[in-house]
Amino acid sequence: MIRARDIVKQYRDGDGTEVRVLDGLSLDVADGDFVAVVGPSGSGKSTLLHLLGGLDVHYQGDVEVAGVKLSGLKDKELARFRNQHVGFVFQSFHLIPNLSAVENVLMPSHFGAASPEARKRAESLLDRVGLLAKKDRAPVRLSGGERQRVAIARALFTGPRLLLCDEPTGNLDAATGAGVITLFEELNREGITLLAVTHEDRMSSAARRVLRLKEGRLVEETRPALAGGVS
Ligand SMILES: Nc1ncnc2c1ncn2[C@@H]1O[C@H](COP(=O)(O)OP(=O)(O)OP(=O)(O)O)[C@@H](O)[C@H]1O
Repeated sequence: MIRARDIVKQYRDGDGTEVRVLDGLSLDVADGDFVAVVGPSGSGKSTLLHLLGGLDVHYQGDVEVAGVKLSGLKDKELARFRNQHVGFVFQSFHLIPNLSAVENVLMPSHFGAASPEARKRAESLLDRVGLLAKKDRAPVRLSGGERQRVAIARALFTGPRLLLCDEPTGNLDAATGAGVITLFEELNREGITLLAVTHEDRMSSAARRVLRLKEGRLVEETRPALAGGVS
């Protein structure tokens, strides 16, 4: 699903010096995997997510996602790539406040009136995330966890096989965050590939693999075998 090779990404600092955030990073994510990327603040997690999602193409190295080589694509081709292959989920939901839940889910489909088919699909996705009964509510009348579920339904609208998530439980309390993580686990069992950057242990312990961003590269975390046995 994802193949990144020898990625170097640098930013220019306020005083003009180059800061190298990603430094020879490579990454492989198989179809159907669930990967958490962890690392301290400023280590480059969001930067990496932007490159993988085709939001930023100013780097050295190669990124291929869902069979599409991103380096060198023009803006229009990148937009098509994102629309076909990737759903984004952000920490702060990014819902449009004056649209209802179902209208937010419909956002990727149209600029104008939505077709009855599109509306049906949006409703079935809201049903999938447990929110059909609240489809006409504005985001302000939904809890944080419910807003994130609407955002996840919207991310799934175009039928992507990959969700890229930036701190998706970062604004949620423990219980609500746990519900959203359960939803991610279900989606992953249904075949969606997930890559989430996160500070949260709960999120990374739900993932199949945990990669730590360290000095501009990814290092696979080894996890202790799950404790089992007799109690
Ligand atoms: N547009 C930019 N211009 C200059 N420097 C930038 C820019 N975007 C990010 N940086 C710098 O690159 C580094 C990595 O930022 P990034 O947002 O990827 O880190 P992060 O690991 O996601 O951090 P956090 O966990 O706090 O969100 C930081 O030092 C940041 O200041």
